[in-house]
Amino acid sequence: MSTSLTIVADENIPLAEAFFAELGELRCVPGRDMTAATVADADVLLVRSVTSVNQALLAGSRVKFVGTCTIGTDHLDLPWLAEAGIRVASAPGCNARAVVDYVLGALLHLAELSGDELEDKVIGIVGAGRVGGTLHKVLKALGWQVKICDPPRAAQEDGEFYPLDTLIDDVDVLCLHTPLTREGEHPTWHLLNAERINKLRAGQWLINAGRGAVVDNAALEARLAAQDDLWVALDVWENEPQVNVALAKRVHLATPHIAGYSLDGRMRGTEMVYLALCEHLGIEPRQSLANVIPEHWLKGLRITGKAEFEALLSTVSRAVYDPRRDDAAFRRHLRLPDSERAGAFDALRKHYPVRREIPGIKLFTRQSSADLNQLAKALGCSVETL
Ligand SMILES: NC(=O)c1ccc[n+]([C@@H]2O[C@H](COP(=O)([O-])OP(=O)(O)OC[C@H]3O[C@@H](n4cnc5c(N)ncnc54)[C@H](O)[C@@H]3O)[C@@H](O)[C@H]2O)c1
Ligand SMILES: O=C(O)[C@H](O)[C@H](O)COP(=O)(O)O
Repeated sequence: MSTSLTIVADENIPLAEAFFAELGELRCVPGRDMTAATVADADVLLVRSVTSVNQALLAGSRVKFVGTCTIGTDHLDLPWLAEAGIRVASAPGCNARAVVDYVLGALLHLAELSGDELEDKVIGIVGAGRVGGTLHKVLKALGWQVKICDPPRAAQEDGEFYPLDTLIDDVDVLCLHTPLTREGEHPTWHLLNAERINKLRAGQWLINAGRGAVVDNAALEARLAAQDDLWVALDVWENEPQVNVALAKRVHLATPHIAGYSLDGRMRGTEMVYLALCEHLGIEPRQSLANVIPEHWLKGLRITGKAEFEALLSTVSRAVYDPRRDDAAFRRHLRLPDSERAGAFDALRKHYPVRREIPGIKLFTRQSSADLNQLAKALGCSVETL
């Protein structure tokens, strides 16, 4: 198909060529460097989370469709885009499963470091949408205790929801999965402020894979400097790509905003925006992710003997993805001079190694067991008896 559309896209959108080149003239540019001049002649703008899309970027352009190949939309000025009549599409849930795989890896790592058993922990999920809700299902299916805080959902549905401060008092592990919002009834900017951070109990675990500014990073750094008594995993940071280095050095798992970076999740994001653009243009989609996504490099694992439940979980989860790899790369980047660090943060993300997701892996065994079946079901894997 040839049209006169000009499509400007972030160069880090995977499969941009495969999905969008047939829809018009595709120009891929670095997302952080997009300016009004870059997009002046564009009809369609495709971004990731690093581009602020607002009046300053688009007022002088003819852009009528903005697609973000991400779950988060905090980089988009949605009220202005609506007022300007610009159609917006995002990719809800595209990498939710990847974040769940990251959280499993983070939990396993913090359990090893602290010497605590995961099955003894009460895990609190703050923000139980596509990511937090999927995490809730997986953790419950693993047999663990989970409590949820989600005031917007609590206002609309029946169910067991807890206020954040109750959750902070009650749980052993806090997992943050809210969007970043500054307005509305339940804003999340600095939801974990100094007061709440200082209320965290010695030995409590904190995992943030939502957005960096949901936690007051300076306050968390101050708490850890004064009392080094929490177990912390941070995937997201205030003011990325600049990171609070003192905080990063104090936490136990530090990664460069890659919790959602499975190949599957990133490519799903592209496909979802492609489908939305086709609908906007009134054309039949001709490309599909199933045609272009590479085969999973790990078909299955052969389990040859009996093992403890957590050891089995750790084997399966880490065979597919182990966030300690990303932590090691992130810590190397922390040693760089200030002037190079922000670029290196972006480079870690741009050149992220291929990572796939846990569901679909086959667990081969001579003798299945209740533990293995439960684990497989919880993780979305299947058991095949040899
Ligand atoms: N680290 C990563 O790589 C990564 C990957 C994907 C998503 N994210 C972030 O995670 C966020 C959540 O993703 P999702 O797909 O679950 O979004 P979602 O919209 O499906 O769910 C968000 C949930 O948070 C709840 N919520 C809103 N304000 C809240 C508050 N003040 N307290 C508690 N709960 C609140 C909402 O009611 C909703 O249920 C995204 O907006 C994005 O910023 C990060
Ligand atoms: O919101 C999302 O989907 C995730 O945070 C996603 O991983 C962001 O990736 P980025 O756009 O920063 O490459």
